[in-house]
Order: sequence, then C-alpha cells, then structure tokens
Amino acid sequence: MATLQAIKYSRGKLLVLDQLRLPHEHHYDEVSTAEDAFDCIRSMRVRGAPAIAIVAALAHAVELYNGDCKATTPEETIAYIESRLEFLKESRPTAVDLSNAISLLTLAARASKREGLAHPAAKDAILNSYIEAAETILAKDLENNTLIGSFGAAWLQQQYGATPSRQLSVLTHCNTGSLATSGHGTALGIIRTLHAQSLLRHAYCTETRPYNQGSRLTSFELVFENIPATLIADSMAGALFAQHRARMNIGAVVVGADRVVRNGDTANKIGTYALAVLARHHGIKFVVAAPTTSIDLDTETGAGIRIEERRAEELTQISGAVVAADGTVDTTRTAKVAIADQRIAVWNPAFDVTPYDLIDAIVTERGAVVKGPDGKFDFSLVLPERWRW
Ligand SMILES: CSC[C@@H](O)[C@@H](O)C(=O)COP(=O)(O)O
Repeated sequence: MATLQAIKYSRGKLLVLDQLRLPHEHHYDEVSTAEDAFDCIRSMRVRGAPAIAIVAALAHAVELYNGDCKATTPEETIAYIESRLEFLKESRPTAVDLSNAISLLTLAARASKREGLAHPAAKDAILNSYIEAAETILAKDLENNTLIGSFGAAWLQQQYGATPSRQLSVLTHCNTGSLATSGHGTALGIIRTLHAQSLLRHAYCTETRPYNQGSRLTSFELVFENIPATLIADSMAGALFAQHRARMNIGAVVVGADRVVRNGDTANKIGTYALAVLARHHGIKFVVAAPTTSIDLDTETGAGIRIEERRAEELTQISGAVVAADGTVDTTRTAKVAIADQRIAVWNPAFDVTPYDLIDAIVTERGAVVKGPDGKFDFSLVLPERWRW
C-alpha cells in the first residue's frame, strides 16, 4: 500500500521504507542494529538530512533495548554508546543533523550517569535515557516541520500579498517531504501548508539528477497529496522562469538544507546553487527551509563543509520499473540500464554550497531568519550565541 511514512517505530522495532524502490514498490526493511542503519543510510534506502539522523538514533535505541550492550559499569555503557554513534556518524558526512543528534544523545546518556547507583540499575538509567532522547528526536522533528511549514507559508504570503484569488507558484528541488523527515517535510512542508491555505497555485519539482529524488520521490508525494504540480528536468528551470514566471506567478524557489553554517552558506542537493543564481537573475525569492538541527554554528563558511562524492554509476546507469511495449508500467519488474559509455570519467558531488548572499530567508521551526541591514544572517534570533547540542 502506498504510504508517505518513511520511518515506522515502536520501542524495540524500527522499520524503514526502502526509498530506492519508490515509487513503484513499497517495502519496509527492519533496521535492528547500527550496522543495518549504516548500510541503509550509505546505500540511500533512507535519505534526507533529518531522516538520516532519526534512523541512526533509533537503530541504536533498538539495539540497546534488545540487550546488545554488555557493559557492566556506567563508564563502559557510555563508552559503548559513543563508539556506536561514532561509527554511524561516518555513514554520510555532509548533513549535520546526524552529528547534532549524536551530540544530543551523548549528552543525554552522560547526564543520566548517577553516582552511587549499583549495576544493573546504573546501566539501565543510561540506556533508558538514551532511548527516550532518541524517541524525542523523532517526535520533535514532526513538530518542527509543521512549524517550518507555517512560518515559511506566512513569510511568502507576506512577501507577495498572496491570497486565494492571487495564488503563488513555487519550485522545489530534491526531496524534502515526508520521506526525508518523520513527516510533513521542510521545504515540501511549506508547499503543503501553502496548498492547505489555498495560497498555492502550482508546485514545480525538478527531476534532481543524478539520483532523481525529485522525479522518484517528490513527484510521488505531490501526486499522493493531490497538490497541483509539474515535473521538470533540472536544465529546464531557466526556461520555466523566463517563460512562465509572470503567467504562473512564480514567487519562490524553496529548498531544504543539509548544513547551514554560521554565515548562512547552505549545503544542499547538487543543483541548488544553480537554482539560486537563476532565481536571483529572475527576481524570484530563494528560501531555505531548515530545522535548527540542520544548523552548524561551528563552521564559519561554506568552504568548511565536507561534500560527499558518490559512485560514477549513479550518473552512468539508471534503474526503474520496466515499461511494456503498450506503455504500461510493470511495477513487479525493475531493470538497471546503462545510459553513458561506462569508461567515461565522472565527477559526482552529492551536494553544492549556495552562498548566503543568494538566499533571502532561512526558515526554521522558530521563525524565518532574514539578513540584517549589514547583509548578514543572524541566527541568535533562533539560536542563542552559545547554543550547543
Ligand atoms: C529535508 S531534507 C533536506 C536535504 O537533506 C535534501 O534537500 C537533500 O539534499 C537530500 O539529499 P539526499 O542525498 O537525498 O540525502
């Protein structure tokens, strides 16, 4: 049955929707260990900055709940938790949500260490504290996304004076919806909220080569929710703005974030930077939707962001459901096909960095952050200066 729920969790059990099989097949994998989670994240069966962090945090909660930790002292218990989280941190490097979640979980585990408590009560207190903190990350993410949707829709409504009789169209890139989060989504959450408030005229989504998160996942979410939408290839955005901006009242490009650094430079899916340049040229607002869990105040500028580079085959091969001669899609049969000479050299960075000056607003669950009179973003409005996880 088609569903938009990427993560299903109950204490001791975690199921993750295999996004590589979407939109044709809906199959959940059981993720019971840190190794399972590492593999699921690295292979992109689950992806999207918040979803990666949630799956890593919960997978370790499941293994702890199921008695995986053999430690007999509080120190050993904490060391064990930290080593499993350090292992998970290496699964994908660019999105900061996972590192932020790990800092929070480590803090929760350490804070529950009680002097004078004997084994096994001391160990249980630490494990329970970890499990509760991981479950809170899941619950908070959904809450945050709903707030981002409201703040983002309100900001755009204000910019354009949008009303149900003068609706706004927007373009989005990659997948930032329910499938990339615990639900509702970030940038796609803003689109959902605009639609729910009858302020959305039309959503455009890019294909998002090479991994096609836009055509495989965002299209699926938009169709599933009956949101008026059109899919374009990444290379068509300029033509769309030039030819249809005025007629369709295209007001914004709305994207998610994998890491927003101190000056506002934002790493997001490859192709985001090109869209920001195009948006600026056409006088279209460029909006980043990012929960505060995607903010990294320890990195000053985008130059300090580690960009993941992925396999050549993601560009030179493609897989999908088989289309029969009569045009029907056979969802039971998938095939991988080569779409380039397999000997060609390939450069495949998964993300790029959009400089802060091309960004008009960064919408968090605590409100929209815009540049001050000095042209700089100030995150102290949503995060205190000394904020740390
Ligand atoms: C709410 S998801 C925000 C970003 O993580 C998203 O835009 C993106 O770049 C995802 O990349 P992916 O490689 O699919 O994990």
